[in-house]
Amino acid sequence: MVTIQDTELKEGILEAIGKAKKLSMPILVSEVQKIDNIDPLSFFAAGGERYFGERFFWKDPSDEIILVGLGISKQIQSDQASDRFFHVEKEWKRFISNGIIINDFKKQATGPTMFGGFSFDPLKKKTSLWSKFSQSLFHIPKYLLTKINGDVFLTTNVVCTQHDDPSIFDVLGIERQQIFSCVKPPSFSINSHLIDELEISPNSWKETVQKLINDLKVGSLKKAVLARELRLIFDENISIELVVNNLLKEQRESFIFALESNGDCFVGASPERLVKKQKNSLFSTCLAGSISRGQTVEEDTLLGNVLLSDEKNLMEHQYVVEMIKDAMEQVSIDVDIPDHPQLLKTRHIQHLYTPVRGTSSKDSSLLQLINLLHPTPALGGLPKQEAIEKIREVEELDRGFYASPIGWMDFEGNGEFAVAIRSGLIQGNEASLFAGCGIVEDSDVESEYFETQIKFRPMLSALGGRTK
Ligand SMILES: C=C(O[C@H]1C=CC=C(C(=O)O)[C@@H]1O)C(=O)O
Ligand SMILES: [Mg+2]
Repeated sequence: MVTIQDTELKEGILEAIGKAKKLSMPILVSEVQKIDNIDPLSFFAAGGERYFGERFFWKDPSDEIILVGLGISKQIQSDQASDRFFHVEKEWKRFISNGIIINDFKKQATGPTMFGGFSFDPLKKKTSLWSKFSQSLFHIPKYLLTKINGDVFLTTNVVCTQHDDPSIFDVLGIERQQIFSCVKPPSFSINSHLIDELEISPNSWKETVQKLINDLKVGSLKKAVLARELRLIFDENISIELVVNNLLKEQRESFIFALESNGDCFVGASPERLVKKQKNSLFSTCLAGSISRGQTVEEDTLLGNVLLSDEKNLMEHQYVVEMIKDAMEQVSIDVDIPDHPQLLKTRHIQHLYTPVRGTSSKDSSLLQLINLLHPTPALGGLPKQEAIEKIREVEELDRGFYASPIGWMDFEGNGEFAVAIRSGLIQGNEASLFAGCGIVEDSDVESEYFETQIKFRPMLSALGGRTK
């Protein structure tokens, strides 16, 4: 399955140690092998004991790229608020700059690749809920499994210092063998049961929504997203593998992600892409405006048609289109945005959806694009800065990584970030689920409250809670 006697890696390590001595700095060696087909979630589960707290999982809706990371060869993390995207980019570039990359395959998301994300608002007062996550957090894994268009690759990343000796090659060999010997056919049994479900201050959330609606009618702010939390308590620790497995089965149209940090895990199934960059091609998504799914095909179509012609939802959506169009035009020579939204349906909800394409004009990096886009009015509001400040002031929830960019970027600058909605933070036997909705002046408090209830369902269902 994995060749342990790969001479190239051994030579790479020797070269890196020499280089580390010469430059007096740590040097990355990244080696890529094509391996036999293997179930990515089984690989994730195989690292459950040894690498718990140091794993990640990612799948895009088209099943083009699945990533699993085990172990950490380097972490990029910071609580710095100003220029945080630029700061991560600088650290990343420095880390890979002198690296030795052994990669014959030239496939995206193989070789040095980082996975992680950012908090929604680094200036919001952080609570203990998110104490295990820095404001910016990226993992460069020790072992990265990449399934791309059906082919599977294993990247091994090792950071060599001037004090290392070549025996680290043998250690890597043993570790890899151990991981692969733990890979078992996927079977994830339920080991914990829901014992309590707590809505966190629903009434004060409703009051805040009503006050915001009143403000929107008189001020310059046109839209702001307000979110809330639902806390679930289980009798035993929640199995991350089981939750990811359920999301994979139930949320096929979504990005599935899980990011572990110091024992906690942020996990979700988001239908919303923030941005994807493949060489010069750029893709983004406007997703805002929601309605429930019907019980029958007829009812479902009817609800979809209601959504497509509902003034309030169209307005909520249009603000997102305007902002993303504007941001994309700053970096793209041709921005292609359809005039009218279409529907995007997931298991529990349907949305107004407008895909966006462009071609990067300057050499804008993915993180520069994220800086321009985050938060779009689907998560923040319009005008952007005023909305962020409003949310910071009135929202009770500490969003942490909820509603923020989460995704990957490889050493050639390709990558994809989703907006981390339909998500939850798992902490042992507790899960905090998050859901918000776009408030505009025509919003109705009870309808918005109901909308958040629907938006909790993907995670509720994956955790085995009641969704009705
Ligand atoms: C903020 C969320 O959804 C956003 C994305 C799609 C539709 C939305 C809406 O209709 O309000 C929200 O803008 C969430 O799921 O927590
Ligand atoms: Mg809405």
